[in-house]
Amino acid sequence: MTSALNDIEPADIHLLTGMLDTMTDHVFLLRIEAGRYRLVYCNQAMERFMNQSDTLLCGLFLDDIVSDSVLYGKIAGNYQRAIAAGHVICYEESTEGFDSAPVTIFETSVSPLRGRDGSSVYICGISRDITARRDAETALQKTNEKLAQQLAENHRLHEKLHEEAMRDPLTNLFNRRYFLESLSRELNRAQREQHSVTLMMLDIDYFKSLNDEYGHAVGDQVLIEFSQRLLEGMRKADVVCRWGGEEFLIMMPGLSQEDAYKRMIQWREANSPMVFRVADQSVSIRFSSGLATAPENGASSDELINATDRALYLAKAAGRDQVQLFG
Ligand SMILES: Nc1nc2c(ncn2[C@@H]2O[C@H](COP(=O)(O)OP(=O)(O)OP(=O)(O)O)[C@@H](O)[C@H]2O)c(=O)[nH]1
Repeated sequence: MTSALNDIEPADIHLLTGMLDTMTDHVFLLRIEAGRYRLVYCNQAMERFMNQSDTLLCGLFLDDIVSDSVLYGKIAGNYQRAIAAGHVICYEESTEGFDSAPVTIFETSVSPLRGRDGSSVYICGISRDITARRDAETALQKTNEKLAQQLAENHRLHEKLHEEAMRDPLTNLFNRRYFLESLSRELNRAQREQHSVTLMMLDIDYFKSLNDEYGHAVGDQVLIEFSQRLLEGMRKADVVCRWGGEEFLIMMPGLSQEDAYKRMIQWREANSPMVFRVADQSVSIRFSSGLATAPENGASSDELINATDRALYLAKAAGRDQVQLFG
């Protein structure tokens, strides 16, 4: 490299500057004079960018070219860092504050050099305009953020749909489909772990008359409030479902028939008759229920549900407002 340069006559220095003028990067050389930076060389790309009036930049001090003190402080600070380090340093800089050109982001490397006399210090630099790259990166980041938001929203909608697919829209209790899936799972587990699963079916007595007397909207409200009371009265592990119409089915994993019966009797004492305040009217309901337990009353979902239904039928047939066991 050095020997190649030795082959160039001082009179042919224009070969080097001509070469530097073909570059789109800015190339510059500053000499430190009494703490100020005098521009001793810059290529055409930099001249065009910096010099909006037609005066030549070379020979001017940096503080004459960059009048904004904040921007000047940043530039000079980087030069000081390079001098302190004694080698090339790289950084990004913005021209914000330099009025005569649009705000541009540069990737700059500067290195401290010594002159032939050994005492004068120069700063030699190359700056590459990376504004378009930065803009593209920012646009890409925004697109990615938007995509991430859309993904999160899709996920939320998916969860919502999934949740809705297992709920009864009126009461928000689990629906029949979800109940059957849970029951089948629970019966398998109960068989493996040798514990009981008790089902209870509840049916509001004379609900048709309630609808006839107060209207369907009041009937709906009663179903909603009855569901809420049911939920409040059950354990966390119990699965409460609206089986259909005014019929509810509850799965109580791990509860024997005897324990479930005791719990139901207690719950009935506190909740029957159940009185609601709906549309400024006091509405009172009673309900019948039937209990059946796996494995003794049925090992499969169908058998167990039929047994529970049968127990409920017995409660209705015996005059309603009571709980009956299967068998
Ligand atoms: N308001 C309202 N009524 C419903 C809904 N689903 C079913 N019903 C009504 O519930 C009533 C059920 O009537 P039945 O099966 O004769 O039962 P019941 O009148 O409760 O008589 P028993 O069960 O024998 O005591 C019908 O009138 C249905 O229209 C609902 O979502 N909202």
